[in-house]
Amino acid sequence: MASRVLVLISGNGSNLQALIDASRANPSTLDASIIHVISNKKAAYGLKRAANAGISSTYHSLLAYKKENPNNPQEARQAYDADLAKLILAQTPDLVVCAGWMHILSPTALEPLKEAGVDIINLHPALPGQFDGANAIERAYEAFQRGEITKTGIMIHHVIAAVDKGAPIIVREIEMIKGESLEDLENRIHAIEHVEIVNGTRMALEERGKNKQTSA
Ligand SMILES: Nc1nc2c(c(=O)[nH]1)N[C@@H](CN(C=O)c1ccc(C(=O)N[C@@H](CCC(=O)O)C(=O)O)cc1)CN2
Ligand SMILES: NCC(=O)N[C@@H]1O[C@H](COP(=O)([O-])[O-])[C@@H](O)[C@H]1O
Repeated sequence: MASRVLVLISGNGSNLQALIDASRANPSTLDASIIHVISNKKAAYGLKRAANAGISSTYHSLLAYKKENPNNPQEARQAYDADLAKLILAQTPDLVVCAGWMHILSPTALEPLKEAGVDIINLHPALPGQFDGANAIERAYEAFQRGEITKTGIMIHHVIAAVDKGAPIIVREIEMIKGESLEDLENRIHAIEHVEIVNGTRMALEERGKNKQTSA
């Protein structure tokens, strides 16, 4: 039976689309079913991509939690993350893929998934330890303009509490080109991401299968 993959998004969803297309290609290039999509942004175009593909989705709003806890943003995030874990586990996924998911997951979200044996991976548009966090492509571009770097890259990595510090699954280096616009660099990076998000998801599912065999 195909593995069950749940995808977390916050925006355009082009990497979600790559996963959907790979899982539905004939013959499929990803032996998985994209079972559900969760976005933390209501306007995320990825929600429309899910709807167009007939995939169920949830908009999980941090704003609602902040309104309920106006004087304690930390408590709001904890409650949000606790409910996020419940939303994810209710879909009984084998794997969670962060594909442009722009919310730092606290242990309140990560621990229930770990206890349930659900792996979580993330796509990040930088090399390990190079530009952790948000806006990595822009930061790499600016560093290149300052002569500080000559290459950037992308990675697919396991998600742990420390942001972008989880063990890499795939790392692809991308040479930077003098005179290239930020937009052209972004387009080159996204084209590589759309291939590697599928490969990284496949590898994470294979890893999970091996781990389940050895622990059986
Ligand atoms: N615990 C972890 N959570 C997440 C990881 C991770 O490795 N460990 N990866 C990120 C994805 N990501 C980079 O790859 C990333 C996304 C967002 C941020 C960030 O600063 N988010 C802010 C809000 C920013 C916004 O809303 O625009 C925040 O959460 O306060 C850093 C890194 C996914 N989560
Ligand atoms: N720190 C995480 C991060 O920056 N993720 C990046 O968000 C974009 C999502 O694009 P998409 O919504 O079109 O898939 C991708 O470039 C991904 O690497």
